[in-house]
Amino acid sequence: MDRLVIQGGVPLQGRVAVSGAKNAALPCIGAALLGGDPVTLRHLPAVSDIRTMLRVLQALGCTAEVTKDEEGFELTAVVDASGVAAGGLQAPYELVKTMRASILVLGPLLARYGKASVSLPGGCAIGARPVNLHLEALERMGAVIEIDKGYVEAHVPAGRLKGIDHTFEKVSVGATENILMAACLATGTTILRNAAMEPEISDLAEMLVSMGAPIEGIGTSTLTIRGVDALGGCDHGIIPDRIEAGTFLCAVAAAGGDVLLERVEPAHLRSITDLLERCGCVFTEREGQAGLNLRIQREAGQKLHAKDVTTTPYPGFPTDLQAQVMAVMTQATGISVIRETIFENRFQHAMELERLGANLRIDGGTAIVAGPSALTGCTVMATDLRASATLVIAGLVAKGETTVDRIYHLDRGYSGLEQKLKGLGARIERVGGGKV
Ligand SMILES: CC(=O)N[C@H]1[C@@H](OP(=O)(O)OP(=O)(O)OC[C@H]2O[C@@H](n3ccc(=O)[nH]c3=O)[C@H](O)[C@@H]2O)O[C@H](CO)[C@@H](O)[C@@H]1O
Ligand SMILES: C=C(OP(=O)(O)O)C(=O)O
Repeated sequence: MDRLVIQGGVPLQGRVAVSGAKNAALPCIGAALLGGDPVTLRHLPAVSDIRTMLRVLQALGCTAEVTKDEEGFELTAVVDASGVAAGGLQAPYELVKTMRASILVLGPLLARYGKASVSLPGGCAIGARPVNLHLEALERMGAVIEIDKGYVEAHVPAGRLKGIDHTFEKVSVGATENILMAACLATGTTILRNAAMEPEISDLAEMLVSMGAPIEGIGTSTLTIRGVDALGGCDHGIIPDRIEAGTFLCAVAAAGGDVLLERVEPAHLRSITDLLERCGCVFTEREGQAGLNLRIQREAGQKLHAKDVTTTPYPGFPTDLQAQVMAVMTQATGISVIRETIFENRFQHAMELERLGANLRIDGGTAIVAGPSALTGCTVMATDLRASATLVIAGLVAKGETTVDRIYHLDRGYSGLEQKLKGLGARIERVGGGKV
């Protein structure tokens, strides 16, 4: 099993290109199932979740031609769904169990083929993660759904889903994406209220528009989709990964340095840049060759101020950056209260941070961090994707050697993190039996 070995205490300097967003790429790959013609997706991050999602589509009968970019951090995939009906319409447990986003094929399959069999993803380290909101909305659209032997077995007796006026009882990224995709090929108009507003949903919606779906309200909490009989193909570039970018920002905030992030969307990063600015970091936005660039500066040794953080749906502070920000707060002066409101079990990195020397206490959904703490390297265990990133950040800060074990979690969602950090001067090596 691979692990990362880090010699801490080196500030980060230089420039680093941000890859395409995993969490936008996953639903966009699912949306390729809706296309009557092949779909070209660019800026897919070269991470294991993307390969798994492409395998799910292949298991369903799609072809996917994948090429790597020069540096190997991003992929382009041409996905052709024309062979799907013959493929059995089943997303098997062996693939789904490794990645919850596989549930995102359910809406497209039901909308296009009127039938689907998708393994239930099950619980995971950060929480129970039910899919009731996805299923309830699909049932209202006319699907008959039962759970049998761990699979969601669904069919549409009328042959085609029907448009609905639907209010999600809770804001859900995945449910919004699944129903948005399903609505594109439903009869009539669908109105989705209390929809999630994450930039990844807008990216998916833009892709669907370019395939021929009339969608209004993109970027707002009310999406109106006029169902059409068929969609075509498209050529779509995935937005930059705001969580990868935010992770680099936290790494610089914690370890100190001066780094230019290339190809970012600063508007998507507002909640994290506002927070880090209040902590004492300095930001500058610039036009770059491949899009906007963002510079972050924090002199090593410069005092950071502790601030409170509460995770909420976009445009609030993302749960996917909560762990990384906790590593920053271990270096800030004062008390930081971090409230996690999205997932019930997303503090597993806290115990590992304590092993490195952080001073913190967990009370239900609240973490209280007292800083600054002098961290000292040791062996720590990654428990989930963002927890892994946090331990890497803490390792960059800690005195001596830190080994982060079980980094297959990290490989789900970060493309070349150690190469990118090395490019910024970090002393970090991957050791073990090769990438997952
Ligand atoms: C692949 C992807 O994009 N993953 C992201 C997506 O996950 P995901 O789409 O799974 O997260 P949701 O937005 O659906 O979950 C939000 C909350 O709603 C609950 N819920 C969700 C669905 C449902 O049917 N019933 C229900 O109760 C969840 O348990 C959670 O408490 O959004 C999360 C919240 O921003 C991020 O942390 C994940 O990185
Ligand atoms: C929790 C995450 O992903 P997933 O929803 O795929 O588990 C994440 O990207 O931080």
